[in-house]
Amino acid sequence: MTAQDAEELYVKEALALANDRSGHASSAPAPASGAPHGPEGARHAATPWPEARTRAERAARTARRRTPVTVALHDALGLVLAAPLTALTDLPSFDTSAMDGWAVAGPGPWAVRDEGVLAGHGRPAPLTDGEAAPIATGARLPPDTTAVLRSEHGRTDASGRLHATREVNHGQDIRPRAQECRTGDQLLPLGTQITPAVLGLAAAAGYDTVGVIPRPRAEVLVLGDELLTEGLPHEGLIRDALGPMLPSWLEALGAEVTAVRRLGDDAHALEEALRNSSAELIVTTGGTAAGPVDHVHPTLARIGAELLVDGVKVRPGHPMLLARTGRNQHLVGLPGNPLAAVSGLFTLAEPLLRTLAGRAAQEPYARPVKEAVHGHPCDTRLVPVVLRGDRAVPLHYNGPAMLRGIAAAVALAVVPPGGARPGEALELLDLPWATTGTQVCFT
Ligand SMILES: Nc1nc2c(c(=O)[nH]1)N[C@H]1C(S)=C(S)[C@@H](COP(=O)(O)OP(=O)(O)OC[C@H]3O[C@@H](n4cnc5c(N)ncnc54)[C@H](O)[C@@H]3O)O[C@H]1N2
Ligand code: MOO
Repeated sequence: MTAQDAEELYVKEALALANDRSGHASSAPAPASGAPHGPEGARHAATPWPEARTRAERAARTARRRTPVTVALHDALGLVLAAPLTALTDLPSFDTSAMDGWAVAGPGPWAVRDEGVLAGHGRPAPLTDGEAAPIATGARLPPDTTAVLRSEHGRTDASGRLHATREVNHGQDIRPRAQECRTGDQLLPLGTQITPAVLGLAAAAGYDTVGVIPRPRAEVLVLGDELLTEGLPHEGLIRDALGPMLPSWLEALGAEVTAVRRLGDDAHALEEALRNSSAELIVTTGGTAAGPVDHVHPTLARIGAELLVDGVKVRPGHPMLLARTGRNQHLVGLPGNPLAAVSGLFTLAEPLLRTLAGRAAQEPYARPVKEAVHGHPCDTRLVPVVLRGDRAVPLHYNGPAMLRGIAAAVALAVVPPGGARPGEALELLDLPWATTGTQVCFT
């Protein structure tokens, strides 16, 4: 069979499937894991929006156990601790001065030692009663220090003796050893996401590396013959808006994006890419509907993938799908319309990646909406919003093919079927921005 013959066969199969689907529309509901269906044919099987998210989360739980790895601290940002962070040292690990001034022993006035104590320098000699030593913040206290006198609270007289200008309390401005933790104390539980502050704490507590849950590997397959990667749209060709957008969003959601591949509308290339991918999550864009070159459903059927979600009762993005391949990989099929793809990303890819990456779900929160929001009669709507004070303001340009609204948004408002009245509280899904570390060279 020539490549052209094969292509024609695929197109015929796709059309036959599309016709099949319109036949199915009037028949009894089919399970989501049945034969692949297109968007309209699958309306009866479309999954309610909250259930679709639950299924994506559950699918990740049933995936193969992901083995923790050890990474250097500077590679750990955004990952999740695979074991509790326990202190490898007391913090502070020695008695230290909290202020610049003098370490003093007993009540004043004090005879001031010539030699001061600096942070990071050797062990100072003990103080005797009535003696003081100049000291810097963070320096080791000389043994037998009873308090630290701040530089602004002491004066020396003509004979060089140090006097306090206000009362000195025993132990003041001393950070005693183990004030924050003792060796072996649990500082953070397993499952904590590593923020910049966690990196700082881990370093302070003696860590060079940490055990983490690795990022799930994701591959993006961009489908569509009409897509340009540069220049102005012309002659029916348009710019690919998803290739530039999805990798950073997937990384912000916890993935490591291993490749972005543009496959055109080539069913063979798609099938090969699916069969050869070693990613844990494959994200396709476009080709989810029932057109003659919408190859996602027929290709999934061809490779024997199981459809876990086939269409979701959400606007935009209702043709989105979630499948599992025979090799226990997951595939999220995002619709080609760009805002519909974002809807699919936050409906299916977010719960799946979050669970694979071991991250906790965002604590649900709601805000009153500033004005009425039009709803779909039966489906959930996801609408880009900004926050003004405690109100969510819906943005215009929120059609399925538009990115102008979402580009200005901070969250997606979850609008229930039927819409929302002004002042009604709507759940918000925050839009995360990339959290991967930038490569900084320290000397
Ligand atoms: N008969 C039906 N047709 C369609 C239905 C339906 O239910 N029955 N659903 C519509 C809806 S809703 C959507 S959304 C789209 C989803 O279509 P596909 O996932 O098959 O996507 P394509 O047809 O490939 O593309 C749709 C649209 O998006 C543009 N596109 C695709 N990829 C990109 C990209 N990377 N960057 C920018 N724009 C992209 C593409 O040119 C099309 O204009 O199906 C409807 N049809
Ligand atoms: O997925 Mo579509 O966006 O509802 O036009």
